Amino acid sequence: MEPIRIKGRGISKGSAGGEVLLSEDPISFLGNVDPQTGKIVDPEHCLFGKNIAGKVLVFPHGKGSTVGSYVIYQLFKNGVAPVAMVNLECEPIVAVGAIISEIPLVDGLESNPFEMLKDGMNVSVDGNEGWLEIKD
Ligand SMILES: C/C(=C\C(=O)O)CCOP(=O)(O)O
Repeated sequence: MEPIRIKGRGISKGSAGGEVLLSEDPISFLGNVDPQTGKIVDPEHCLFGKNIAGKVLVFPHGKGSTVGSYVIYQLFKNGVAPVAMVNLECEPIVAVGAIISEIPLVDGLESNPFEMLKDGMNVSVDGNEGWLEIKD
């Protein structure tokens, strides 16, 4: 299959590829995620028990404490950060976390990623030019 490229807005530079993990729920990195392991630890969250480490994490937007930026950085320092992130609409807490952790992040894709993507799909994210590419 030819890769399908969807344009968006680059928020955090860099490029990376990997398996999609979709979260219909917003993410509060402080409280929802264990910074030591990358596991979602909030039983109320739709990804409870799953691990965001090494995934292309797709979620609507961040929420909660400004400390969330530093939790993203902790994830990065601990080697358990997502390889890339995609938001419907990014907000400053996740943007800062992604930028200081050098995690590529795009938002505002021309097609709704929740309609196009499924868990486990292989995609690439480019935060320099602002796009997501579906490989299969
Ligand atoms: C910097 C803060 C707490 C700390 O040092 O642990 C305050 C964070 O305030 P939020 O209203 O949660 O953003």
